[in-house]
Amino acid sequence: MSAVETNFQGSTEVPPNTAVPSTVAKMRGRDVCVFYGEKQALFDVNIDIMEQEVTALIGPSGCGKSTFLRCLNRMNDVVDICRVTGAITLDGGDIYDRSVDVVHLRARVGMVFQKPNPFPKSIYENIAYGPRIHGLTRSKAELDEIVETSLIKAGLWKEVKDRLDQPGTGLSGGQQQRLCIARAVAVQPEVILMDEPCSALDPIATATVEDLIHELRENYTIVIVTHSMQQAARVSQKTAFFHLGNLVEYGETEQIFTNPKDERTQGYITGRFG
Ligand SMILES: Nc1ncnc2c1ncn2[C@@H]1O[C@H](COP(=O)(O)OP(=O)(O)OP(=O)(O)O)[C@@H](O)[C@H]1O
Repeated sequence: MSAVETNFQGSTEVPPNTAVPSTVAKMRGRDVCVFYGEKQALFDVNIDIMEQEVTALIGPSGCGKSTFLRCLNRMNDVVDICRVTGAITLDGGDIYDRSVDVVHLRARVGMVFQKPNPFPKSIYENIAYGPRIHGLTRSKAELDEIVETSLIKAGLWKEVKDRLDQPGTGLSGGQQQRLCIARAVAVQPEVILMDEPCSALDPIATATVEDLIHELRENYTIVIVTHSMQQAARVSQKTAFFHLGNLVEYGETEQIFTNPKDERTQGYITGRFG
């Protein structure tokens, strides 16, 4: 029996930040192994990413969190020596199937990176670029609407509505990260992957982005890599603990942090290593 199945039969307690526990797996990983050349970075990862939940991936440096995250929208395809085996599905469809259009997949499964990386263009263009190349709009008015709603969803509209023509790179770090979230949201993704989205932000900007993650969960499935256990506890409903390329334990965030079943998880969350 996989770690996932074991843990899903576990606690029926609902963590405080879970209004309605999800019962639908949006993405599934089955026996996922990842190799960089000869070196194996992930070993038989089995996980169900539940719809409209935030799943946190935690674990010590080098344990494979980012590698797994990048498998979920095939970002590892750009690494020549990287090979992925096993199966990863989105709504039941194999995302590694030959017929899959990777550009379309990455629109459905968007990504926000560690360091805010706005394009060297205006705030408006940062958001408008994706919808335009994906053909999501037929008119300037529709595009304006997408830019506005994306910025509203990212909690940035009020701060930038009077300076949409100014460079995105001129915003503060926290605003830039919310701009990147707005950019991801603009192409109407179903899943948003976040790789340590707050690591370059100060505590106030971090709190704003965490609030945003909380709100985005209503409409999106979110997977976040974080080094901060406090952040995982604050924002996520499910937590997956990785160690040396293995998914050691996966379950309700509250259970992982209060009653971990594996002694490696216990060791990590109590600060004995990592
Ligand atoms: N492009 C790459 N080429 C070769 N090896 C890689 C590459 N990317 C990651 N690795 C290796 O794969 C393993 C997992 O790395 P990964 O970045 O996924 O870990 P992580 O848990 O996200 O670490 P961190 O918390 O430090 O970001 C490490 O041993 C790393 O050195």
